[in-house]
Amino acid sequence: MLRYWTAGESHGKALIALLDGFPAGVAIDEEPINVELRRRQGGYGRGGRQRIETDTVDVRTGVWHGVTLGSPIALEVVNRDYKLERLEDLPRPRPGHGDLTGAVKYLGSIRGILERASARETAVRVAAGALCKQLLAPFGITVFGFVAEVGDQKIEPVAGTLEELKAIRDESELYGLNLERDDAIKELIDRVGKEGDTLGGIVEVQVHGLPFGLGTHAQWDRKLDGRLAQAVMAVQAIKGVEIGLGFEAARRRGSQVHDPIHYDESKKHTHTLGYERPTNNAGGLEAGMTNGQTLVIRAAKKPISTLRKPLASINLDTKEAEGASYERSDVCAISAASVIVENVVAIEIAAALVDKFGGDSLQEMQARYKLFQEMAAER
Ligand SMILES: Cc1cc2nc3c(=O)[nH]c(=O)nc-3n(C[C@H](O)[C@H](O)[C@H](O)COP(=O)(O)O)c2cc1C
Ligand SMILES: C=C(O[C@@H]1CC(C(=O)O)=C[C@@H](OP(=O)(O)O)[C@H]1O)C(=O)O
Repeated sequence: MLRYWTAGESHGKALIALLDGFPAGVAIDEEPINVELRRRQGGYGRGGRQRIETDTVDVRTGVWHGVTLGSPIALEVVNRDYKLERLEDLPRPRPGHGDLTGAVKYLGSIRGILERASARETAVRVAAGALCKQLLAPFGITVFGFVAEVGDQKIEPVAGTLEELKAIRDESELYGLNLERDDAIKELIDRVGKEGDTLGGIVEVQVHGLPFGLGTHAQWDRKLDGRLAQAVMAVQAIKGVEIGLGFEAARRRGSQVHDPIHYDESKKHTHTLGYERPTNNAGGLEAGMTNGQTLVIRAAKKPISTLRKPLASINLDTKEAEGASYERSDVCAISAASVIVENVVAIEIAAALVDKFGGDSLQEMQARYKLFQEMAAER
């Protein structure tokens, strides 16, 4: 079983991810992890904090001569903006944060809540996801995330191969799939920021090259759709998750939703086993199991909660009406969210792959994967 936890405060010394159950025999390269960390720090609309940080991963345990041992892996990202010991409490809880509820629940300070609730923590979730991608790559599995909407503005993707779309996304300052939309949306972010307000958006993550049968129909907490939804919903500021057609499926008739099944023997030895679906409205999952099609998951992110033009709040000590606290903040972090969602999805896919093919070593997983493909092709 592949599991992970994180630790660390936003302005503490460091962030830590601990992965348990990661197979032995995977060659680890830190550079692609650092590329993901840089992508997470970027995107148009980020605030002053990202000019302070230069996130890089330190793989502290579980690797010997660049190869995983099958023992727990600790990943560390150091905070340059370490100042927690000098920081004071915030007096006025910010609507949309855990400030009020957390201070009441833990009978403590707002600072003690916000430091851990902060999306700074996602740096190490991204590092863990980027590590998991190095387990997925030998199986031909690619995870690809991009920004689909910013505020009420859609970024209609251009057509292209996965490689072409990746190149467009990596050139876009918004991480969208249509460079022609970038200028207008950057202007929107600037305008909203000047007004002291913030923006959210929608991200999409696709997983290509998935085999049949990751996840199971047999028990609710092992259904892969449920696991993905939890992982994605647990990203800060994500308020909605949909798979495939998602909410739109509810508005259509069954004949316009469910994906017909065809068979093409020439593709029998690919990851689809030859079962071709002319549409993919299910988004690659049926009954909690992957069906050989591309997995498609979308997530809605609410606008950033901390507003330069603060919302009404109170002073938590005096209970007098005062505007919410403001130090500094992002105006729009949807691009970063696309990187985070991409990487938490990668972790869940890696965990499901370990469940299906055994998690002791990459070599054994690959042998079992090959055997399964052969047996399933003859089913
Ligand atoms: C990449 C990213 C960056 C964020 N940056 C900020 C920020 O600068 N200011 C802020 O108030 N909230 C920011 N948030 C959102 C808060 O962390 C989040 O809304 C808050 O912890 C409350 O949790 P909830 O929205 O999940 O309920 C960010 C979220 C993400 C994913
Ligand atoms: C630090 C990051 O994001 C932070 C997430 C965040 C929040 O409240 O979630 C608040 C801001 O922190 P600060 O108050 O230090 O500027 C963001 O910068 C990061 O993504 O690396």
